[in-house]
Amino acid sequence: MLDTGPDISDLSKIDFTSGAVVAVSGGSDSTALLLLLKDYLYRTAPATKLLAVTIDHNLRPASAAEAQAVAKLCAARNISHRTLTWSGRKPSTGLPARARATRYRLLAEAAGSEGIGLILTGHTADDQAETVLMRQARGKGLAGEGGPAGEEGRGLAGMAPATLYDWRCWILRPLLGTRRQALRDFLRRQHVGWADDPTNADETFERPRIRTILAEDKAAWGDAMAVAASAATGRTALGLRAAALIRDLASQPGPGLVRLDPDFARSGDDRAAVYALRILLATVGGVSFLPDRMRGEALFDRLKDGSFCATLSRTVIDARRNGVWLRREIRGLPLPAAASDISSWDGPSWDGRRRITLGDTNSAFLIAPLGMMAARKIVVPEDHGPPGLLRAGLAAEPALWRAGQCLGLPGSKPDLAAIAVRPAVAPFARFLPSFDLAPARAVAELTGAPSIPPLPFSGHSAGRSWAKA
Ligand SMILES: Nc1ncnc2c1ncn2[C@@H]1O[C@H](COP(=O)(O)OP(=O)(O)OP(=O)(O)O)[C@@H](O)[C@H]1O
Repeated sequence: MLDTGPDISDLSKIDFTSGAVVAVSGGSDSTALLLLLKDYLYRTAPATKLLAVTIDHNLRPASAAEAQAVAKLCAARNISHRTLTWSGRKPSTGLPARARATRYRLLAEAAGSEGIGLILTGHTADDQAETVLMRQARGKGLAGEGGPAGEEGRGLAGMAPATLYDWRCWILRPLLGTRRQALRDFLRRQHVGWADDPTNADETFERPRIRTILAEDKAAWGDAMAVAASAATGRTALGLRAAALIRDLASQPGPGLVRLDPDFARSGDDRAAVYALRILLATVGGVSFLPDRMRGEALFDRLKDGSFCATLSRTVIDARRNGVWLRREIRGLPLPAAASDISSWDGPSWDGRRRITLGDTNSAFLIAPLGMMAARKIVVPEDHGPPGLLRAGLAAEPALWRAGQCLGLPGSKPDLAAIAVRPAVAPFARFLPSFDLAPARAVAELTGAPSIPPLPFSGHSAGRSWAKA
């Protein structure tokens, strides 16, 4: 046992049955995580599949050598290791975000190819405090995002201890409660070196500037961690209330159409209702971020006043006496695309709302919105809702076309069964932080999206108790 290691009690709560990928950049934190985890598994479950993965972003001359140093360390410790390189052209703008997206995609692919459903990263308590301070600084400059605890403090919860990536693979951050200094002390005692990324010291970037503030102001770290803990509790609690409203007052009368009960605006819990509304709007519109809180509140206030029709987050809100009807606006739907091209789509997601999988089928199909003309020919069950709205929902659904002819919705006829379409919960489809499990689950149940894989913690098989914690 590495008896000089910091106490990482979180490791003992993790279910390693399907193995683990450790994301090791070669920096101090992930290197320490790797050694602590290797030691922990050696003592408790030596047969566990452990794979260290380093992403070479190919952005700095030293990156290949850093990856090699990790490979060497792993070879010496008998740990499987893989370096995956981000090849291809780099974007001229938004490079850090693209690098991050690529990193998680490559990590998840590595995990998937080994049948592993778990990725561990080395984010520390210092990273958490930096994240919270950066978000606080940004929030002060954003109208409507500052203010007291509550939903507006959503981002101040910082990084979640567990995040579901791409609705399929859990990313865990077991060092979120551990200080970087403790990890570095541990590595020094082990005589293990690490790489220092020069951008971490470059004060033209925001994070290094915040790091300097944290180093100089001794109280700042504790304050930031307290803000994170309180915001995480508030966010989880609000999510649970929003989930209850979605379960009680939302239904899906037909594909692409969500109905809110007229009582939705009078539930007595306006804050949770606005949050639920924003989540539903983003889901129906296929948008990965929630519409901003002020617009959500303004829209919600109008729901109390009576009938109207409006659009927000690509979603048409049709408020009538018999309910509030939500559907994707027709404008801006995806252009026709060959079914065989879906692997090159984002996700592969169609319009942010649907995941399409292609079975063993001929690729001569085009996928394009059903459209109003074809929707009018479909018989809709009149007891489910107003036929015009049911058809408007259908019109924005992906359909199969050939030679200008609409063949129908995937799965609607035996010869169209090879293409499967499943709903995606757009705001959580790529990253679902554990704080938001309850509303994500409620929306998945509402729309028929696949269920959420269980959290990889022993004693949390369905993840419900975690979301309630
Ligand atoms: N190039 C990479 N390859 C593999 N994992 C990475 C890479 N970059 C970051 N990570 C993962 O994301 C975590 C946080 O990233 P961050 O950029 O803060 O780390 P770092 O400063 O490069 O390294 P460390 O956290 O190990 O000190 C890392 O601890 C590591 O688990």
